[in-house]
Amino acid sequence: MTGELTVAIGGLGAIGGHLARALDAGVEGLRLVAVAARDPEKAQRSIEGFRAPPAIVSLPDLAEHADIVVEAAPAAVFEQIAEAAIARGRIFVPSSVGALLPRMHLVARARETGARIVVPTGALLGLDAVRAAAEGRVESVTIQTRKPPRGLEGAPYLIEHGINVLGITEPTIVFKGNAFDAAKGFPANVNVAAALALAGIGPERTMVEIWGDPTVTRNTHTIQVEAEAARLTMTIENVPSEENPRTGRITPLSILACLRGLTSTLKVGS
Ligand SMILES: NC(=O)C1=CN([C@@H]2O[C@H](COP(=O)(O)OP(=O)(O)OC[C@H]3O[C@@H](n4cnc5c(N)ncnc54)[C@H](OP(=O)(O)O)[C@@H]3O)[C@@H](O)[C@H]2O)C=CC1
Ligand SMILES: O=C([O-])CC(=O)C(=O)O
Repeated sequence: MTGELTVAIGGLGAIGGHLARALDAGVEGLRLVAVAARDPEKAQRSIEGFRAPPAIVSLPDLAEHADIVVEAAPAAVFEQIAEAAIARGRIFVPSSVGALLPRMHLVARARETGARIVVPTGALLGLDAVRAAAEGRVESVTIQTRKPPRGLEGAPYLIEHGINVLGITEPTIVFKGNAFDAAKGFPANVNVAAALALAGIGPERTMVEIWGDPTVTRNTHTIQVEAEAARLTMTIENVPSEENPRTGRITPLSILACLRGLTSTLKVGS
């Protein structure tokens, strides 16, 4: 153990709610001290029965309370959480990773304030191997995402292009392009592509395919990396969470594992 770190969470939905409950149940070296959500009364109900109820605060105030600020809210409010956490020199752990891509100035700002931005693997897999490969020469990185159509509903790219995903009756490719454009067009759907881009060769060179696929029940991501040191092919099939079908159940678990890695004496994986 390297000492206790306090944690604040912005958002108490599929990710934040699960994470808050897990931290309150007890995780060595981590203590939940503050949460924020849109509706404070709903937030109060979410933390009812907690052993040590955290303070309910506003999004920017999370950073005043804790060493680690976890963002688990819609991409639209990402900046409110991120800017305050980084200005205050905290460890900032984003879930809405797609929202970080057009805001890379936050990394430069963190360098000035002493903050850290720790991107969890989230709903993806294998970012340790991608990072290792990217220490050498990488030819290409691609990710193919297949989701049940309702998991893509409402994405700005689909609305702009008049694509009705709910009408899809067979596997259909709805987007092909780089990770930067994917994150812009699907801000609530392809955080995994953004994390992959940051782990490897950047958002311009990381190529993304998004499929609406009525034959799958899980959010399925397949990564292919062609590098000098290795060829990687990896697939993860995520069970959608009950609270939000866009979000795989593994996501809060990955963030919890990431937070443990910030305090644990034994840490496995790069
Ligand atoms: N990195 C990854 O691998 C993954 C990332 N994600 C991303 O993580 C983020 C969170 O996902 P998820 O937990 O499923 O989302 P949910 O929709 O389940 O929960 C969102 C939470 O944010 C709160 N919220 C909404 N608007 C505001 C606001 N204006 N101010 C304060 N709080 C607000 C909601 O509060 P209330 O309940 O009061 O409305 C709710 O508690 C999303 O951006 C999602 O795309 C998702 C899956 C994987
Ligand atoms: O697979 C998931 O659960 C979520 C997802 O695609 C993402 O946010 O990128």
